[in-house]
Amino acid sequence: MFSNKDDNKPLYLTREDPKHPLAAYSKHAFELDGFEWPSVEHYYQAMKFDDADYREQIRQAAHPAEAAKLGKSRKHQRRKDWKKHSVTYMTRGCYIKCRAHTDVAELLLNSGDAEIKNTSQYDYFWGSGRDTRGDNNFGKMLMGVRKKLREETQNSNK
Ligand SMILES: Nc1nc(O)c(N)c(N[C@@H]2O[C@H](COP(=O)(O)O)[C@@H](O)[C@H]2O)n1
Repeated sequence: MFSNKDDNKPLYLTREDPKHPLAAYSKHAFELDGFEWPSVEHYYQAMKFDDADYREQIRQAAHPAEAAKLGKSRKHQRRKDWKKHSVTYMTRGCYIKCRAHTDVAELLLNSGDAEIKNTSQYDYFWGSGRDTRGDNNFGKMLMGVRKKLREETQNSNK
């Protein structure tokens, strides 16, 4: 359904699509930094905060969208250096999810060298924005994870 094997057309997705295995909202649990995270979105949003209780509240959110809502809270102090590290945390979450779920890693690897585009219309940072001129950092991050997974696969076959 999601595969575009042998087809170098761009792979389109949104970070917020819970049905797409490569989206941050997909419910593929993984363990990282000593906790089990229900989705990449849960991990990413929790890492914005130093307050361990609030991080735990986000981790236990019933849905990735709820985790995202909690992550936008102005009542809780966000880490001051967050913007400097946000892409790193998103990358870590997606990479570890792929390591924990071989079917998700396979889907990513099977996209070959196709460009990956996050088509979120209102997000010019993670997505391509309404006019496709956005930074597409979510798509770029997935392409980086794909490169790393491919190198690891090649090294393990040597
Ligand atoms: N400029 C910029 N730098 C970052 O490091 C960011 N994470 C963002 N995010 C933008 O703000 C919206 C909500 O933030 P997160 O989803 O929590 O990143 C998001 O939609 C981006 O547009 N911006």
